[in-house]
Amino acid sequence: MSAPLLLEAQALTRAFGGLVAVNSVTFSVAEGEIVGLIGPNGAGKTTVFNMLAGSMEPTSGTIRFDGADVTGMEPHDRARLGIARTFQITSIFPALTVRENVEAATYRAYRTGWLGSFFRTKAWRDEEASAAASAEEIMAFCDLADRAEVKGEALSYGAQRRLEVAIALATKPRLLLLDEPAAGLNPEEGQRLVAMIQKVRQSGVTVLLVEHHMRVVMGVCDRIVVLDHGTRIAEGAPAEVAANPEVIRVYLGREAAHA
Ligand SMILES: Nc1ncnc2c1ncn2[C@@H]1O[C@H](COP(=O)(O)OP(=O)(O)OP(=O)(O)O)[C@@H](O)[C@H]1O
Repeated sequence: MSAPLLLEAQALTRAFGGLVAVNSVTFSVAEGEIVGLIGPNGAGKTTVFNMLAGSMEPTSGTIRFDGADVTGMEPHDRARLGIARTFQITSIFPALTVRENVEAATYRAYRTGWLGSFFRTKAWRDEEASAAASAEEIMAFCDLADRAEVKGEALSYGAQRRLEVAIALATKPRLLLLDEPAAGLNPEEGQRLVAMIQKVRQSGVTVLLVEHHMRVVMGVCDRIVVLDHGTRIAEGAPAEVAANPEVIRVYLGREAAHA
């Protein structure tokens, strides 16, 4: 039996004035899958991501998460349901340590809020203890334990990208949206990231990633959706997509030429 669908984008469309950036794109991600969203610059990948995460409203179309329509839902409500994302532009606080960055994200996932913290209620102290334990676990998971006391700004680029994933994992998502996680990484750091994404999936989290780094995409994805000019032009297993003449023409040929 195939896994149930966790995310379903149906006829997703977004126009900016006269420009249709995303044009009736339909795809789904099954629970436990790693799916890649690829395509040339300006294809509409980030716009799709923004609509899935809730920071941008679609012009039309629907988004379902775990069977529920979340199309008009605010990003924080989607986060509460279990959708987390990373950004192309870093979300790290540079002056805070790795531990502080992860703990801050973990606190946001816990509930009591400032009143509890003001009165130092038992519930708040319990939450503080579990947030600290959870941060510890996430740092170890993301291979950052030995850098826990290092400030964000002092991390290597590869470790910064892993910290971004750690921050997103702190909300305990069911679906992790990764926006170009391998951008700027060298091959060794890229491999480390691939291993981490596989580990994320093994822990039960479903992953959708936008990525230009073909070795990462082909190495980690179960399935790939290809966009061009806002339209879905192909979908399939990595080998299938890599051999698709249309995909080679609009994207992979160009990437290979630049490799
Ligand atoms: N806020 C906006 N206002 C107007 N046009 C926009 C806006 N955001 C994106 N676009 C346009 O929509 C199209 C799709 O952009 P998008 O950033 O989604 O592409 P992309 O596939 O993520 O590209 P890249 O690989 O370069 O990140 C582009 O033509 C872009 O210029």
